[in-house]
Formats: sequence, structure tokens, C-alpha cells
Amino acid sequence: MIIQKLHLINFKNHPEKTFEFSPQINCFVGNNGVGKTNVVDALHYLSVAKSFLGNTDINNIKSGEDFFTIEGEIYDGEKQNIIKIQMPKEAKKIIKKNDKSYDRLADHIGFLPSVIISPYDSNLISDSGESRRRFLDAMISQTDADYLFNLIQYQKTVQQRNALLKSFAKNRYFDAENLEIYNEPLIKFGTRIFEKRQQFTDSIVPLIQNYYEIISNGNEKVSVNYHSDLQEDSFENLLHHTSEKDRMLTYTSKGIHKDDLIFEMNGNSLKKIGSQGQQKSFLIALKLSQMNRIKELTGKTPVLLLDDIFDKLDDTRVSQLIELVNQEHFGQIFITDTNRERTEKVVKKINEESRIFEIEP
Ligand SMILES: Nc1ncnc2c1ncn2[C@@H]1O[C@H](COP(=O)(O)OP(=O)(O)OP(=O)(O)O)[C@@H](O)[C@H]1O
Repeated sequence: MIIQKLHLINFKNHPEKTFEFSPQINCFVGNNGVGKTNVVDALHYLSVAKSFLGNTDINNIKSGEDFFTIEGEIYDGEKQNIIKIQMPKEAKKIIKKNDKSYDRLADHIGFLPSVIISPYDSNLISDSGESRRRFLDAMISQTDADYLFNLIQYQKTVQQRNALLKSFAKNRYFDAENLEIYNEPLIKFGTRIFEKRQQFTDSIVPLIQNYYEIISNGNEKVSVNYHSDLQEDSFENLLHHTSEKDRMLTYTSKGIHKDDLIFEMNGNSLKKIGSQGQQKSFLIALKLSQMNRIKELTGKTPVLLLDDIFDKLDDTRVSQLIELVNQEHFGQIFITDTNRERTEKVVKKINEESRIFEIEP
């Protein structure tokens, strides 16, 4: 997938801008705050119709304006497509492909797959298990439509079961049979999700380790372990054994909603002992592995968005990363950097066609 052109109107700090991209490497350079990340965020919108920074759509309309428009020309290997996202202040967001509106936003997901590596990824290491579960879910659902369906059903069932436990406590009453009604769907959907998460993690771990080894020049070893209550016992037994505890706690204490990914470096917690550069190298390895899997499972090469990628990496790691990009043919890449000289040096080393865009406020 190649983004050939991007046209922005009133998107964040950009009143109106047009970019014509190289099919290979594109760099946005300029001082802090000029709007480099904002351009990358617009590219992210073309992929999944939302910001990667977690901002609401309305906040992305340029201050004082009534709407924003992001328009992209995308070559899918056969033909040119126009994706247009319009966000009026007073109405709903509209997404059109070749002038036709999508009925559901979800129908657009998967047309232009992307992988973003940005400073905000550090949350994956520092935050609670919830952000890692969300990441795992997003990775799997990009290539498996059933997964999302199972997950939504599971989450609804947990909510209903928890509501029932709370109502038992409120009314000083307990009915084990009534609670059991929720166990069956919980087991059915939960076990499927568990198996898919386990399979996905198994498939991605060797890739992460390989990429990390290349970027770090073999300096450290990292590991990723999937932890789930369902590894201890069958979900049925777990629910059976914890029903008394759940009654006291008034929520479902065991299940895949408690899963986590454990990131380690040389056998210790990456969060505790990893330096900023090591953590960043790990996140890059993780995201490149995600890219590799999407490519393998969908046959589409995602666009790679690298926001502030070189910050905190030493020269050796930057060189290794460039070497990797050269070898693996990652497809179209977008890079932001405050340092034009460094960007020019990096781009020279990569044997691909490139364009550098100086972003001005
Ligand atoms: N809705 C908005 N309207 C106007 N300006 C906005 C809006 N949202 C963000 N901005 C501006 O965008 C700028 C930040 O842009 P961005 O994060 O893309 O900068 P950057 O070039 O990537 O900077 P850095 O090098 O520091 O990462 C800020 O000046 C901010 O005020």
C-alpha cells in the first residue's frame, strides 16, 4: 500500500498543506512543535480513522475553525483510491472511499494497514496490564475478524455477571444457579480468546527476539511471556473454585480479562531494569514484529510510521535499525525528526528513494 498524496485542511496546526510522497522513504523535519507528529497523525487517520494520540476528533480541528479534512491518494497495487475524512464541528465524522461513505467505520479498518512507533508506546511498558491487553487485542483483530466478535461477547458477559454479583450483595441473597447461566458463554468465548492470544504470542515472540538482537547488536536478551489464569486450570474449574470469592468481591476475579504480557530483559522486568534506549529498542522490535505478522497474514505491506524514532537511541542502534529496514523491505516509511542533518545521514545510508519535507508552523 502506498500513500501517494496527502491533503490537509484545518487539521490541528495545519491550515492547508499538500504532500506528494515517495513510495519509499519520507521524512518530516523541523523544530519542536511545528506539526511533524500532526502530519503522521493524519496518516494514521487515513488508516484507522482516528488519532494515535488518543485525542477526540473535535480537538483535532484547528482552533477557531469549524471542520477538518484529511484526504489521501492511496495506491493499492492495482489502482488509485481516494480516502477522505471529514470532521465537522457540529456533526458526525464522515469517511469516504472513492466518494462512497462507509456504513460502518469498522468496514474501513484493514484497507490501509499501518504500524506506528512513537514515544507514546512507552505506556505499553509502564502502564497496567490493560494497555498491553488492548495492544494484543488490536494486533490480533487487525487480521482476525472473529476475534473481535468473541471479545465483545466476552466483555458483555463479564459485565452482566458482575452486575448480578453486585445485586446479590445489595439484596443479601445468593443464587449459584443463576450465576452459572453466565459461566457457559464466559467459558466459550474466553477459551477461544485465550487460545488465540496464546497462539499469537507464540508466533510473535521469536520475531521480537530476533529484531531486538539485531537492533541491540546482541547486547541483551529480551523475552515476552503471555500470562493467563487459564494456564492454571480449565476456565470451568476456575469459575467453579472462585464462585465464593467472586461473591465476596462482587466481581469476576478469574478470566482472560486479567491476562497480561510480561516483558523481560536478561530475566528481569524490562520496566524496572531497562534503560530508555533499551525500552525503546524493545518497543521497536515489538512493532516490527507486528508489521511482519500483518504482512504475512493479510498479504498487504503496512505503511510504517516512525515518530521521533531516533531519540534516545545511540548511533550503533540507529545504524542497526537502518540496516534492518534495508534488509527487510518494510514498504513505505514515514519518519519525523528534529535533526535534519541526522535524517539526511540516515536516508543516505538506506538504498531507497526518499523525500525530506521541512515542516514549518
Ligand atoms: N487543534 C489544534 N489547533 C491548533 N493547533 C494545534 C491543535 N492541536 C495541536 N496543535 C499544535 O500543534 C503543535 C504540536 O505539533 P506536533 O506535536 O506535531 O509537533 P512536532 O513537530 O511533532 O514537535 P516535537 O518535535 O516536539 O515532537 C503545537 O504547537 C500545538 O499547539
